[in-house]
Amino acid sequence: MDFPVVLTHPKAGEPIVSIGKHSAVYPLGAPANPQRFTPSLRFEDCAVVVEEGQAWVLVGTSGAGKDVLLQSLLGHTRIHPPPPPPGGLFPFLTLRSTPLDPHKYVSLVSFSHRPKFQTGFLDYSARYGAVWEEDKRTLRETLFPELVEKIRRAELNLPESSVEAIRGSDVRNQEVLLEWLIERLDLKQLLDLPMISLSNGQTRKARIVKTLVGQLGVRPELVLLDEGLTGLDVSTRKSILEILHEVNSHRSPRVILGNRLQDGIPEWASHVAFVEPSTDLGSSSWVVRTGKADEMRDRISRYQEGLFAPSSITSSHPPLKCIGEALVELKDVNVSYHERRVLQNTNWTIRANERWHLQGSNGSGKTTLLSLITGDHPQSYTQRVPSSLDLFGKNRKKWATVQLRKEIGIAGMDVLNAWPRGRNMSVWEVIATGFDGGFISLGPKKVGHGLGEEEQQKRVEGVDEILRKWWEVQPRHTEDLAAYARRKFADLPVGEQSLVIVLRALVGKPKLVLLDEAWSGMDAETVKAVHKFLRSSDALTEGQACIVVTHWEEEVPWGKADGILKYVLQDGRGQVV
Ligand SMILES: Nc1ncnc2c1ncn2[C@@H]1O[C@H](COP(=O)(O)OP(=O)(O)OP(=O)(O)O)[C@@H](O)[C@H]1O
Repeated sequence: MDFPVVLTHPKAGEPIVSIGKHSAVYPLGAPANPQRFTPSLRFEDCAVVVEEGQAWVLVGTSGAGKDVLLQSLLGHTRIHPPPPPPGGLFPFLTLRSTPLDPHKYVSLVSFSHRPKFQTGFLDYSARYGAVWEEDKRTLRETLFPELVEKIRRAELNLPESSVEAIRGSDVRNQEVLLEWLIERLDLKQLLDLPMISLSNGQTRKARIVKTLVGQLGVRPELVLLDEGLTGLDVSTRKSILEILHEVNSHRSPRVILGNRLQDGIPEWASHVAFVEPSTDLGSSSWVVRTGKADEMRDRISRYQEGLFAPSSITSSHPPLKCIGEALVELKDVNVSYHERRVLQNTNWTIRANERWHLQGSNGSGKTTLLSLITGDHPQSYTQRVPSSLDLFGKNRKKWATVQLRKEIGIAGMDVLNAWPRGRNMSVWEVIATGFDGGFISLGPKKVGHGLGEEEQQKRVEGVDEILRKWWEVQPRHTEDLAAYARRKFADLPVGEQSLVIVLRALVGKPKLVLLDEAWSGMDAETVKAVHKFLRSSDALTEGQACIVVTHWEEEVPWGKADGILKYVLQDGRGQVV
């Protein structure tokens, strides 16, 4: 389907973004005297001047310099000297005969942030069961609620001419773009599903669509898309990149993409701003270098060299030959929602010591399958002969779900998104909840309640030990371990939070460890260190099994030589390949 060319935004003669050479970025409220304050980011000997027709990609680490740069583009920092007048940061918006407000016409969609002040635990398992009335808002209503509502009202109460007026050209353009995106991203069959029931990847696609289309009557002029490729399967990544290329070329809207180092640079990029750690400003400062994409590719590839080379990681773990008893056995397992069948006659046996890579496109049922194994899915109870689900030697019905949480360590985006950050827990306390798989610190020593003195002591030592062992392989030592353990979890960059959630999954040495997109937001160096850790007997010991879910082959810590096994889901059916 071709891009509807009629949608092109008018061409602006002025630069899209303008930040002067040698500018520096400070947090809002930092003292006005720049000499006395270290900037968070500095534009080395370059400026960022995005011209009409160019395609820019910002490359850098999550939760660090790249975020500062993106925040600067949203006007959330102080740039010194300020972007040159009269156009300021966005000359293409301000130097028009009728200037446009950047707060309204520049939007960000970011997948590298988590809500900081959520106090309660978000029950991610809610989506597996019956959907409550208040959660029934469909994707269609969520994508464009004002439009759906307004047109509905118009159609009910107003004469045809008013309906036409509401469907004025701008709104009509938004509708056309929405239709085009829905078709390109294959979202049609999901439109009337409750938003809550969409898979992670499906939700991400929907959020990207929503940001590109904008609010009723306000088509964004510039969209910043941060880490929009994470959590998406290979073919969706390709489609998203093609779409971004097309919408940017037609200025409908203009797009600046924020990528992690490991995401690479799309071939259509014309320019790159690379955010590197500063060597002279201090550990928390960053330097931006810009250039034509071809020149910058070389510079970035030097950084990437060796970051993802599983074969170069030495393992202290013996090859995984001594496979053991069956931990999980699914026989002809099914999951369906009314007529929608998500898993069909699924068979899978997971044995002690095995390492699995669970694969499948977005929406293929991976999370559903794992939620059966964790006992979170209501249909884990309702499998009837000839279907059966056995967990750790017993039928699932014989397990209390809280007991299962002690047998299975889980890390991934669902846990990360659900975490009650407003509770102000420290890194140490978050890891300690892993023994029982809970989300709040319990007991006098914060390692669980109702435990004897000896068990409490053992758990305290367990948390100290996993932190100490991780500390031996972690790539950056900017503080001592004790200070790190006391840090507030919610204040850490998202990649560090992901890492703490991985340690939480490992601390209790559960029989099964599930790592579902567990590297979300981690920079390449940290991913490499976590791989090394997982391959060592410090992380996983004799008898434990591990399942890794990721859409990126490079993110699997084990290779063929280690005996990695693959389980692939396609159209609700699974097979070992
Ligand atoms: N309550 C529900 N009603 C209808 N469909 C549902 C419900 N819950 C989940 N689904 C559908 O089940 C399918 C499988 O979702 P699941 O989250 O297991 O996919 P996934 O393979 O983990 O995807 P991703 O890679 O995007 O995380 C999706 O198409 C989803 O829309």
